Amino acid sequence: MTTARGLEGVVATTSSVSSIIDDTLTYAGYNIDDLTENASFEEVIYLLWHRSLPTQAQLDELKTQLSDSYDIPQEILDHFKMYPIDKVHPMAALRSSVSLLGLYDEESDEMTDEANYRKAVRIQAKIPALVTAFARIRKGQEPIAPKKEYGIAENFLYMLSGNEPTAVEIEAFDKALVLHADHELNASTFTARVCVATLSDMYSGVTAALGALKGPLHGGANEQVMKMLTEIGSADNVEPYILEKLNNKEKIMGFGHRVYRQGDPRAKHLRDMSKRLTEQTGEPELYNMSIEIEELVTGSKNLPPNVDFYSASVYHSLGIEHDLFTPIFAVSRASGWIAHILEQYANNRLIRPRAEYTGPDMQKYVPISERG
Ligand SMILES: CC(=O)SCCNC(=O)CCNC(=O)[C@H](O)C(C)(C)COP(=O)(O)OP(=O)(O)OC[C@H]1O[C@@H](n2cnc3c(N)ncnc32)[C@H](O)[C@@H]1OP(=O)(O)O
Ligand SMILES: O=C([O-])CC(=O)C(=O)O
Repeated sequence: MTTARGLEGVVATTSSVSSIIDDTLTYAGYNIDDLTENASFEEVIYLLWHRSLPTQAQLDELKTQLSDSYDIPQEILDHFKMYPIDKVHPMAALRSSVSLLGLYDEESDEMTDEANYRKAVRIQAKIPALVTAFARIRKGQEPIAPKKEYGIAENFLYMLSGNEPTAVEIEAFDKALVLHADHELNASTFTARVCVATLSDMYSGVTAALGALKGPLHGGANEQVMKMLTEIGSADNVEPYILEKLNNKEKIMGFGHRVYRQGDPRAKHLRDMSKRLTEQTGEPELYNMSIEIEELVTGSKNLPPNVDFYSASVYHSLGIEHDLFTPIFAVSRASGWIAHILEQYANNRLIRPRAEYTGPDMQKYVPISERG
Protein backbone atom coordinates (compact mmCIF):
# COMPACT_ATOMS: atom_id res chain seq x y z
CA MET A 1 0.00 0.00 0.00
CA THR A 2 1.16 3.55 -0.69
CA THR A 3 -0.07 6.50 1.32
CA ALA A 4 -0.59 10.06 0.08
CA ARG A 5 -0.43 12.40 3.08
CA GLY A 6 -3.59 14.51 3.12
CA LEU A 7 -4.65 12.55 0.01
CA GLU A 8 -2.54 15.00 -2.05
CA GLY A 9 -2.80 14.24 -5.75
CA VAL A 10 -5.25 11.37 -5.22
CA VAL A 11 -8.13 11.32 -7.71
CA ALA A 12 -10.98 10.00 -5.57
CA THR A 13 -13.95 10.33 -7.91
CA THR A 14 -15.11 11.57 -11.28
CA SER A 15 -17.26 14.70 -11.28
CA SER A 16 -18.92 16.93 -13.84
CA VAL A 17 -19.68 19.76 -11.40
CA SER A 18 -16.49 21.84 -11.55
CA SER A 19 -12.90 21.49 -12.62
CA ILE A 20 -9.51 23.01 -11.85
CA ILE A 21 -7.14 22.43 -14.74
CA ASP A 22 -3.90 24.40 -15.12
CA ASP A 23 -5.08 26.89 -12.49
CA THR A 24 -8.31 27.56 -14.43
CA LEU A 25 -11.57 27.05 -12.55
CA THR A 26 -14.74 26.16 -14.42
CA TYR A 27 -18.25 25.34 -13.22
CA ALA A 28 -19.70 22.73 -15.60
CA GLY A 29 -17.41 24.01 -18.35
CA TYR A 30 -17.96 27.75 -17.79
CA ASN A 31 -14.91 29.80 -16.81
CA ILE A 32 -15.26 31.43 -13.39
CA ASP A 33 -14.14 34.77 -14.88
CA ASP A 34 -17.05 34.71 -17.31
CA LEU A 35 -19.54 33.68 -14.64
CA THR A 36 -18.34 36.32 -12.18
CA GLU A 37 -18.78 39.05 -14.77
CA ASN A 38 -22.13 37.89 -16.08
CA ALA A 39 -24.06 35.37 -13.98
CA SER A 40 -26.19 35.77 -10.86
CA PHE A 41 -25.79 33.36 -7.94
CA GLU A 42 -29.14 31.76 -8.78
CA GLU A 43 -27.97 31.11 -12.35
CA VAL A 44 -24.87 29.47 -10.91
CA ILE A 45 -26.97 27.30 -8.59
CA TYR A 46 -28.94 26.12 -11.62
CA LEU A 47 -25.72 25.52 -13.55
CA LEU A 48 -24.17 23.45 -10.76
CA TRP A 49 -27.29 21.38 -10.23
CA HIS A 50 -28.11 20.80 -13.92
CA ARG A 51 -24.73 21.37 -15.70
CA SER A 52 -26.35 23.83 -18.11
CA LEU A 53 -27.23 27.50 -17.86
CA PRO A 54 -30.95 28.10 -17.33
CA THR A 55 -33.32 29.69 -19.79
CA GLN A 56 -35.19 32.69 -18.36
CA ALA A 57 -38.19 30.44 -17.63
CA GLN A 58 -36.01 27.87 -15.84
CA LEU A 59 -34.30 30.58 -13.82
CA ASP A 60 -37.63 32.12 -12.85
CA GLU A 61 -38.90 28.71 -11.78
CA LEU A 62 -35.84 28.06 -9.60
CA LYS A 63 -36.09 31.53 -8.04
CA THR A 64 -39.74 30.92 -7.20
CA GLN A 65 -38.95 27.51 -5.72
CA LEU A 66 -36.22 29.09 -3.61
CA SER A 67 -38.25 32.06 -2.43
CA ASP A 68 -41.18 29.77 -1.57
CA SER A 69 -38.77 27.96 0.79
CA TYR A 70 -37.02 30.93 2.43
CA ASP A 71 -38.85 30.69 5.77
CA ILE A 72 -37.36 28.70 8.64
CA PRO A 73 -39.40 26.86 11.29
CA GLN A 74 -40.18 28.86 14.44
CA GLU A 75 -38.79 25.94 16.48
CA ILE A 76 -35.32 26.70 15.13
CA LEU A 77 -35.57 30.37 16.06
CA ASP A 78 -36.65 29.29 19.54
CA HIS A 79 -33.74 26.86 19.64
CA PHE A 80 -31.25 29.65 18.85
CA LYS A 81 -32.56 31.50 21.90
CA MET A 82 -31.59 28.51 24.07
CA TYR A 83 -27.92 28.53 23.00
CA PRO A 84 -25.23 29.95 25.32
CA ILE A 85 -25.38 32.78 22.84
CA ASP A 86 -22.23 34.75 23.73
CA LYS A 87 -20.06 31.63 23.50
CA VAL A 88 -21.42 30.06 20.31
CA HIS A 89 -19.62 30.69 17.03
CA PRO A 90 -22.11 31.36 14.20
CA MET A 91 -20.57 28.51 12.22
CA ALA A 92 -21.33 26.10 15.08
CA ALA A 93 -24.85 27.52 15.28
CA LEU A 94 -25.27 27.01 11.53
CA ARG A 95 -23.95 23.45 11.67
CA SER A 96 -26.33 22.61 14.52
CA SER A 97 -29.32 24.33 12.95
CA VAL A 98 -28.96 22.63 9.56
CA SER A 99 -28.98 19.33 11.41
CA LEU A 100 -32.05 20.49 13.30
CA LEU A 101 -33.70 21.61 10.08
CA GLY A 102 -33.66 17.98 8.99
CA LEU A 103 -35.90 17.10 11.93
CA TYR A 104 -38.62 19.39 10.56
CA ASP A 105 -38.42 18.11 6.98
CA GLU A 106 -40.86 15.25 6.55
CA GLU A 107 -38.96 14.15 3.44
CA SER A 108 -35.60 14.07 5.21
CA ASP A 109 -35.09 10.32 4.65
CA GLU A 110 -37.03 10.08 1.38
CA MET A 111 -34.42 9.18 -1.24
CA THR A 112 -36.20 9.59 -4.58
CA ASP A 113 -34.66 12.04 -7.08
CA GLU A 114 -37.71 14.28 -6.76
CA ALA A 115 -37.57 14.39 -2.96
CA ASN A 116 -33.82 15.01 -3.03
CA TYR A 117 -34.32 17.92 -5.43
CA ARG A 118 -36.99 19.41 -3.17
CA LYS A 119 -34.63 19.09 -0.20
CA ALA A 120 -31.83 20.71 -2.23
CA VAL A 121 -34.04 23.75 -2.81
CA ARG A 122 -35.15 23.91 0.81
CA ILE A 123 -31.62 23.65 2.22
CA GLN A 124 -30.20 26.22 -0.20
CA ALA A 125 -33.07 28.62 0.49
CA LYS A 126 -32.99 28.35 4.28
CA ILE A 127 -29.27 28.55 5.05
CA PRO A 128 -29.10 32.37 4.52
CA ALA A 129 -32.02 32.90 6.89
CA LEU A 130 -30.43 30.62 9.50
CA VAL A 131 -27.24 32.71 9.42
CA THR A 132 -28.99 36.08 9.61
CA ALA A 133 -31.52 34.97 12.24
CA PHE A 134 -28.76 33.73 14.54
CA ALA A 135 -26.73 36.90 13.95
CA ARG A 136 -29.66 39.01 15.12
CA ILE A 137 -30.89 36.82 17.95
CA ARG A 138 -27.47 36.83 19.60
CA LYS A 139 -27.65 40.62 19.73
CA GLY A 140 -31.12 40.52 21.29
CA GLN A 141 -32.78 41.55 18.00
CA GLU A 142 -35.74 39.86 16.35
CA PRO A 143 -35.03 37.98 13.09
CA ILE A 144 -36.21 39.75 9.95
CA ALA A 145 -38.46 37.77 7.64
CA PRO A 146 -37.13 37.31 4.10
CA LYS A 147 -38.81 39.12 1.20
CA LYS A 148 -40.02 36.73 -1.47
CA GLU A 149 -39.29 39.17 -4.28
CA TYR A 150 -35.59 39.39 -3.35
CA GLY A 151 -32.86 37.06 -4.55
CA ILE A 152 -30.48 35.35 -2.13
CA ALA A 153 -27.83 38.10 -2.05
CA GLU A 154 -30.26 40.97 -1.56
CA ASN A 155 -32.25 39.03 1.02
CA PHE A 156 -29.17 38.09 3.01
CA LEU A 157 -28.03 41.70 3.38
CA TYR A 158 -31.58 42.84 4.12
CA MET A 159 -32.28 40.13 6.71
CA LEU A 160 -28.97 40.84 8.43
CA SER A 161 -29.35 44.58 8.98
CA GLY A 162 -33.01 45.32 8.34
CA ASN A 163 -31.89 48.04 5.89
CA GLU A 164 -32.39 47.95 2.15
CA PRO A 165 -28.94 47.22 0.64
CA THR A 166 -27.64 49.42 -2.18
CA ALA A 167 -27.27 48.10 -5.73
CA VAL A 168 -23.47 48.21 -5.32
CA GLU A 169 -23.66 46.08 -2.15
CA ILE A 170 -26.02 43.54 -3.72
CA GLU A 171 -23.81 43.20 -6.79
CA ALA A 172 -20.63 42.75 -4.73
CA PHE A 173 -22.23 40.18 -2.45
CA ASP A 174 -23.79 38.28 -5.34
CA LYS A 175 -20.40 38.09 -7.09
CA ALA A 176 -18.80 36.81 -3.90
CA LEU A 177 -21.44 34.06 -3.76
CA VAL A 178 -20.73 33.16 -7.40
CA LEU A 179 -17.00 32.97 -6.67
CA HIS A 180 -17.34 30.63 -3.67
CA ALA A 181 -20.02 28.29 -5.02
CA ASP A 182 -18.00 25.22 -5.93
CA HIS A 183 -14.44 24.01 -5.99
CA GLU A 184 -14.04 20.44 -7.14
CA LEU A 185 -13.17 18.00 -4.36
CA ASN A 186 -12.28 20.46 -1.58
CA ALA A 187 -12.33 19.19 2.01
CA SER A 188 -15.94 20.06 2.83
CA THR A 189 -17.29 18.75 -0.47
CA PHE A 190 -15.36 15.52 -0.04
CA THR A 191 -16.78 15.27 3.49
CA ALA A 192 -20.30 15.68 2.13
CA ARG A 193 -19.69 13.00 -0.48
CA VAL A 194 -18.21 10.55 2.03
CA CYS A 195 -21.22 11.07 4.28
CA VAL A 196 -23.93 10.57 1.66
CA ALA A 197 -22.08 7.69 0.00
CA THR A 198 -23.32 5.63 2.98
CA LEU A 199 -26.76 6.57 1.58
CA SER A 200 -27.29 8.90 4.48
CA ASP A 201 -29.62 11.87 3.90
CA MET A 202 -28.84 15.30 2.45
CA TYR A 203 -29.15 17.13 5.79
CA SER A 204 -26.45 14.83 7.21
CA GLY A 205 -24.22 15.50 4.19
CA VAL A 206 -24.57 19.28 4.45
CA THR A 207 -24.13 19.21 8.25
CA ALA A 208 -20.93 17.18 7.85
CA ALA A 209 -19.68 19.60 5.19
CA LEU A 210 -20.36 22.56 7.47
CA GLY A 211 -18.19 20.95 10.13
CA ALA A 212 -15.34 20.62 7.65
CA LEU A 213 -15.72 24.14 6.24
CA LYS A 214 -15.51 25.64 9.75
CA GLY A 215 -11.82 24.85 10.20
CA PRO A 216 -9.23 27.64 9.70
CA LEU A 217 -7.30 25.66 7.08
CA HIS A 218 -10.46 25.73 4.93
CA GLY A 219 -13.42 28.15 5.05
CA GLY A 220 -12.54 29.42 8.52
CA ALA A 221 -9.51 31.21 7.04
CA ASN A 222 -11.51 34.27 5.92
CA GLU A 223 -12.34 35.23 9.51
CA GLN A 224 -8.70 34.70 10.48
CA VAL A 225 -7.58 37.00 7.65
CA MET A 226 -9.71 39.79 9.11
CA LYS A 227 -8.30 39.08 12.56
CA MET A 228 -4.80 39.45 11.10
CA LEU A 229 -5.68 42.73 9.32
CA THR A 230 -7.13 44.08 12.55
CA GLU A 231 -4.04 43.05 14.53
CA ILE A 232 -1.73 44.66 11.98
CA GLY A 233 -3.78 47.86 12.10
CA SER A 234 -1.81 49.99 9.62
CA ALA A 235 0.42 49.60 6.56
CA ASP A 236 3.51 50.52 8.66
CA ASN A 237 3.11 47.36 10.72
CA VAL A 238 2.73 44.95 7.83
CA GLU A 239 6.38 44.14 7.24
CA PRO A 240 7.44 43.42 10.87
CA TYR A 241 4.21 41.46 11.54
CA ILE A 242 4.42 39.26 8.46
CA LEU A 243 8.16 38.68 8.60
CA GLU A 244 7.94 37.64 12.25
CA LYS A 245 5.21 35.13 11.41
CA LEU A 246 7.14 33.74 8.47
CA ASN A 247 10.36 33.50 10.52
CA ASN A 248 8.42 31.60 13.20
CA LYS A 249 7.08 29.28 10.48
CA GLU A 250 3.51 30.38 11.25
CA LYS A 251 0.96 30.28 8.49
CA ILE A 252 -0.36 33.48 6.95
CA MET A 253 -4.09 32.99 6.62
CA GLY A 254 -5.55 33.44 3.15
CA PHE A 255 -2.39 32.24 1.37
CA GLY A 256 -1.48 28.93 -0.22
CA HIS A 257 -3.64 26.27 -1.76
CA ARG A 258 -3.46 22.53 -2.21
CA VAL A 259 -4.32 22.67 -5.93
CA TYR A 260 -3.34 26.10 -7.29
CA ARG A 261 0.34 26.70 -7.75
CA GLN A 262 0.53 29.90 -9.82
CA GLY A 263 -2.47 31.53 -8.18
CA ASP A 264 -6.17 31.33 -7.40
CA PRO A 265 -8.18 32.77 -10.33
CA ARG A 266 -10.85 34.03 -7.93
CA ALA A 267 -8.47 36.26 -5.95
CA LYS A 268 -8.20 38.95 -8.66
CA HIS A 269 -11.96 39.49 -8.67
CA LEU A 270 -12.05 39.83 -4.90
CA ARG A 271 -8.95 42.07 -4.98
CA ASP A 272 -10.72 44.47 -7.39
CA MET A 273 -13.86 44.40 -5.25
CA SER A 274 -11.83 45.04 -2.12
CA LYS A 275 -10.18 48.09 -3.73
CA ARG A 276 -13.49 49.59 -4.84
CA LEU A 277 -15.40 48.88 -1.64
CA THR A 278 -12.69 49.99 0.81
CA GLU A 279 -12.38 53.28 -1.11
CA GLN A 280 -16.15 53.75 -0.91
CA THR A 281 -16.28 53.07 2.83
CA GLY A 282 -13.30 55.30 3.54
CA GLU A 283 -11.03 52.45 4.66
CA PRO A 284 -8.51 52.23 1.80
CA GLU A 285 -5.85 51.33 4.37
CA LEU A 286 -7.38 47.84 4.59
CA TYR A 287 -6.79 47.32 0.89
CA ASN A 288 -3.33 48.91 1.01
CA MET A 289 -2.35 46.59 3.87
CA SER A 290 -3.68 43.59 1.96
CA ILE A 291 -1.65 44.49 -1.12
CA GLU A 292 1.48 44.88 0.96
CA ILE A 293 0.88 41.52 2.67
CA GLU A 294 0.38 39.90 -0.73
CA GLU A 295 3.64 41.36 -2.04
CA LEU A 296 5.57 40.18 1.02
CA VAL A 297 4.13 36.66 1.21
CA THR A 298 4.28 36.08 -2.53
CA GLY A 299 7.79 37.57 -2.69
CA SER A 300 9.31 35.63 0.19
CA LYS A 301 7.38 32.31 0.08
CA ASN A 302 5.98 32.27 -3.46
CA LEU A 303 2.54 31.66 -1.94
CA PRO A 304 -0.27 33.48 -3.78
CA PRO A 305 -3.47 34.59 -2.04
CA ASN A 306 -6.44 32.24 -2.11
CA VAL A 307 -10.18 33.03 -2.25
CA ASP A 308 -10.26 33.77 1.49
CA PHE A 309 -7.72 36.60 1.50
CA TYR A 310 -9.51 39.48 -0.23
CA SER A 311 -13.00 38.23 0.64
CA ALA A 312 -12.27 39.33 4.22
CA SER A 313 -11.95 43.05 3.39
CA VAL A 314 -14.88 42.75 0.96
CA TYR A 315 -17.25 41.40 3.63
CA HIS A 316 -15.92 43.87 6.20
CA SER A 317 -16.65 46.72 3.78
CA LEU A 318 -20.22 45.45 3.45
CA GLY A 319 -20.58 46.00 7.20
CA ILE A 320 -20.68 42.30 8.04
CA GLU A 321 -19.46 41.06 11.44
CA HIS A 322 -16.24 39.14 11.10
CA ASP A 323 -17.43 35.84 12.57
CA LEU A 324 -20.14 35.68 9.89
CA PHE A 325 -17.60 35.46 7.07
CA THR A 326 -17.37 31.65 7.16
CA PRO A 327 -21.15 31.17 7.40
CA ILE A 328 -21.39 33.37 4.28
CA PHE A 329 -18.96 31.01 2.57
CA ALA A 330 -21.42 28.24 3.50
CA VAL A 331 -24.39 30.15 2.05
CA SER A 332 -22.58 29.94 -1.27
CA ARG A 333 -20.77 26.58 -1.04
CA ALA A 334 -24.02 24.83 -0.07
CA SER A 335 -24.89 25.01 -3.78
CA GLY A 336 -21.75 23.06 -4.65
CA TRP A 337 -22.16 20.56 -1.81
CA ILE A 338 -25.70 19.85 -2.99
CA ALA A 339 -24.58 19.41 -6.60
CA HIS A 340 -21.95 16.91 -5.45
CA ILE A 341 -24.38 15.11 -3.13
CA LEU A 342 -26.85 14.67 -6.01
CA GLU A 343 -24.00 13.47 -8.24
CA GLN A 344 -22.89 11.00 -5.57
CA TYR A 345 -26.42 9.60 -5.18
CA ALA A 346 -26.73 9.25 -8.96
CA ASN A 347 -23.72 6.92 -9.20
CA ASN A 348 -23.09 5.80 -5.66
CA ARG A 349 -20.45 3.57 -4.21
CA LEU A 350 -19.41 3.58 -0.55
CA ILE A 351 -16.24 5.66 -0.04
CA ARG A 352 -13.92 3.67 2.13
CA PRO A 353 -10.16 4.04 1.66
CA ARG A 354 -7.50 2.12 3.61
CA ALA A 355 -5.02 3.22 6.27
CA GLU A 356 -1.44 1.99 6.48
CA TYR A 357 -1.14 0.65 10.04
CA THR A 358 1.71 2.19 12.09
CA GLY A 359 0.70 1.03 15.61
CA PRO A 360 2.27 -1.60 17.91
CA ASP A 361 3.01 -5.12 16.70
CA MET A 362 0.62 -7.94 17.63
CA GLN A 363 0.14 -7.91 21.44
CA LYS A 364 -1.10 -10.51 23.88
CA TYR A 365 -4.10 -9.42 25.96
CA VAL A 366 -3.17 -8.96 29.64
CA PRO A 367 -6.01 -9.05 32.22
CA ILE A 368 -6.39 -5.69 34.04
CA SER A 369 -5.42 -7.25 37.39
CA GLU A 370 -2.03 -8.21 35.95
CA ARG A 371 -1.16 -4.86 34.33
CA GLY A 372 1.69 -2.96 36.04
C1 LIG B 1 -11.33 28.02 0.76
C2 LIG B 1 -10.09 27.37 1.14
O1 LIG B 1 -10.12 26.38 1.81
S1 LIG B 1 -8.65 28.05 0.57
C3 LIG B 1 -7.47 27.71 1.85
C4 LIG B 1 -7.79 28.48 3.09
N1 LIG B 1 -6.76 28.25 4.13
C5 LIG B 1 -5.83 29.13 4.43
O2 LIG B 1 -5.75 30.22 3.87
C6 LIG B 1 -4.90 28.74 5.55
C7 LIG B 1 -3.45 29.00 5.20
N2 LIG B 1 -3.00 28.08 4.18
C8 LIG B 1 -2.65 26.80 4.48
O3 LIG B 1 -2.70 26.38 5.65
C9 LIG B 1 -2.24 25.87 3.36
O4 LIG B 1 -1.67 26.61 2.31
C10 LIG B 1 -3.41 25.02 2.85
C11 LIG B 1 -4.07 24.29 4.00
C12 LIG B 1 -4.44 25.89 2.17
C13 LIG B 1 -2.87 24.00 1.83
O5 LIG B 1 -2.12 23.15 2.53
P1 LIG B 1 -1.15 22.01 1.96
O6 LIG B 1 -1.33 21.80 0.54
O7 LIG B 1 -1.33 20.84 2.86
O8 LIG B 1 0.26 22.65 2.17
P2 LIG B 1 1.12 22.57 3.51
O9 LIG B 1 0.34 23.08 4.68
O10 LIG B 1 1.68 21.19 3.59
O11 LIG B 1 2.24 23.61 3.15
C14 LIG B 1 3.36 23.34 2.30
C15 LIG B 1 4.46 24.30 2.70
O12 LIG B 1 4.05 25.64 2.47
C16 LIG B 1 3.95 26.36 3.69
N3 LIG B 1 2.72 27.11 3.69
C17 LIG B 1 1.54 26.74 3.12
N4 LIG B 1 0.64 27.68 3.33
C18 LIG B 1 1.24 28.66 4.03
C19 LIG B 1 0.80 29.89 4.52
N5 LIG B 1 -0.44 30.29 4.35
N6 LIG B 1 1.68 30.66 5.19
C20 LIG B 1 2.95 30.27 5.37
N7 LIG B 1 3.42 29.10 4.92
C21 LIG B 1 2.57 28.30 4.26
C22 LIG B 1 3.92 25.30 4.79
O13 LIG B 1 4.38 25.80 6.02
C23 LIG B 1 4.79 24.25 4.18
O14 LIG B 1 6.14 24.65 4.33
P3 LIG B 1 7.31 23.57 4.59
O15 LIG B 1 7.30 22.69 3.37
O16 LIG B 1 8.52 24.42 4.74
O17 LIG B 1 6.91 22.82 5.84
O1 LIG C 1 -10.36 23.55 -2.96
C1 LIG C 1 -9.88 23.67 -1.84
O2 LIG C 1 -8.97 22.94 -1.37
C2 LIG C 1 -10.35 24.73 -0.93
C3 LIG C 1 -11.61 25.38 -1.37
O3 LIG C 1 -12.70 24.97 -1.04
C4 LIG C 1 -11.53 26.54 -2.23
O4 LIG C 1 -10.42 26.96 -2.58
O5 LIG C 1 -12.59 27.09 -2.59
